[in-house]
Amino acid sequence: MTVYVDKMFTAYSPSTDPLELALAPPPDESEQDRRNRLAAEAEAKRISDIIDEEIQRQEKTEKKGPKPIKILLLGQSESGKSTTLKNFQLMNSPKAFRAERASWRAVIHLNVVRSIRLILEAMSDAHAAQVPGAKFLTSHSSTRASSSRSLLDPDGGIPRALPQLTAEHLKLKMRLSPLLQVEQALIRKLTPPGSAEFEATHLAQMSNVSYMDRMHAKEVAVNTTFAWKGIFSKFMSDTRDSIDSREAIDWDDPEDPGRIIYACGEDMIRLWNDDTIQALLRAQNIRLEDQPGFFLDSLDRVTSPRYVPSDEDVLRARLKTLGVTEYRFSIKEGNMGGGTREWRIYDVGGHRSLVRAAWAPYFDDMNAILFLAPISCFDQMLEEDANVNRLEDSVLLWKSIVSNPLLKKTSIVLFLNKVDIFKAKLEAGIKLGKYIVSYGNRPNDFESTSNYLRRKFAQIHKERSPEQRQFYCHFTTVTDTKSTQHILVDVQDTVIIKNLKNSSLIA
Ligand SMILES: Nc1nc2c(ncn2[C@@H]2O[C@H](COP(=O)(O)OP(=O)(O)OP(=O)(O)O)[C@@H](O)[C@H]2O)c(=O)[nH]1
Ligand SMILES: [Mg+2]
Repeated sequence: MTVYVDKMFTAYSPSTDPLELALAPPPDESEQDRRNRLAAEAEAKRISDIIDEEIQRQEKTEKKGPKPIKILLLGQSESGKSTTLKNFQLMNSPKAFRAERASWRAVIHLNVVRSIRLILEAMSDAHAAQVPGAKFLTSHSSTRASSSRSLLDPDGGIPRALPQLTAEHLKLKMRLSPLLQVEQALIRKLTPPGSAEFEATHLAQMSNVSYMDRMHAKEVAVNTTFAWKGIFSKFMSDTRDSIDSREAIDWDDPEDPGRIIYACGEDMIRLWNDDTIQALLRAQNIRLEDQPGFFLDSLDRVTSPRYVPSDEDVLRARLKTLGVTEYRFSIKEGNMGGGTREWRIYDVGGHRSLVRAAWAPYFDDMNAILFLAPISCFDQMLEEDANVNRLEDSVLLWKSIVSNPLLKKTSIVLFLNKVDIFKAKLEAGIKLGKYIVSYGNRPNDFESTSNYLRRKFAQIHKERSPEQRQFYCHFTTVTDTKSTQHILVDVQDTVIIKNLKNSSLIA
């Protein structure tokens, strides 16, 4: 022990500096070796100097180049901010976008399993209502359908008759139970300890909670600081353009959740296409097709053994954002001078808790804000506060953004989003006037309802903006790449022109 302490002590004396010792030539170095060593050292220095010079040159050009254009995406949770960011990526860096398909495949599988779990839970509720005291999915559960019972209608407390489940349904449910493990395995992979909010890992069976609460309480959110996209790719952080997404997926991985998804594929299709199950969902007011991350109409494709997501699938995949994502790209300013300009798009999480307070630091220095308001949510309440209508929340948020003095010079572009779901709801007979009382008994067609909403947002913009500014508004379905890309090009042009005008005013 004493010897050890002595050694430790002597190791730090300047005469035996370990670095000096390591760099010193060997004591028995020949003349030839010495010449070789000196030549190698000179070559290393020459290369190092070139690198330093290049770094300095780049720094200078960056300083000289035009200021980057910065765009901030804002809107409530699930409004479509990250989906809009994906459109920007697909438009400006399609190869890098497609290189991430392996990771999105896992998210899509997670979305599928989540939808199936919601159906299984709806079945459990129905079964519990049919057979008082019955525990669904236990080995003793009664598989004989009993008399029809009812659940309360969430709207008005009116009892609704539920269709009866048969022994076949119960068997199907049993066969699909391995999917719950798949869900947990995928979440564990996506959210190693410390990388996500607690809600991502809360998977305990929930009873006595509404369908909407269940929908959100178990939603997976991955912090943007965690490089989750690498986990599902065989090549980890390799972003070479040449990598085909098919190669990036490890098809031979025995633990690939895609295997169980494939094994359960036919049963999932049977479940989703079953008339009784469809009637059960309708009776419980569950419209999975309007929910984010809905893939049940494409089960055949997404559960296939060699499934690789399409661009559209990636846009439809749902993964809640925590934190801030920054995406940079350069575009040619074409006939406006011919140079290239860097763009930076910022995507922030839109959940009410904490996050919105975190937006303010990004207000400074933004060229434009892209504000997304999902108009299809007019008949939904906020997950964060069940007393607040989601459209009303968007309007309040819009008010606070347009009236913010820090943003008085910033262009604000409004996307009235999720038009596809909005139209489907109107066609299904859901009345805007029932939820937006001020709309009254006006016609429930798209033209009248959408114009009304546009006018409301425009009015707030006019009345609340600290200084007069142009109202830019688009009706969007940002999961549709074609129409969205046209709109984004338009937005890009608007921002460039506005930016040029500002700089010429200053000059
Ligand atoms: N059908 C349809 N789905 C949409 C549309 N826009 C977004 N979505 C889907 O809605 C879900 C939520 O979109 P996101 O882009 O993740 O929402 P977000 O605003 O980033 O939400 P947070 O990260 O929670 O703040 C995703 O599954 C999207 O695919 C749309 O116009 N139509
Ligand atoms: Mg997001």
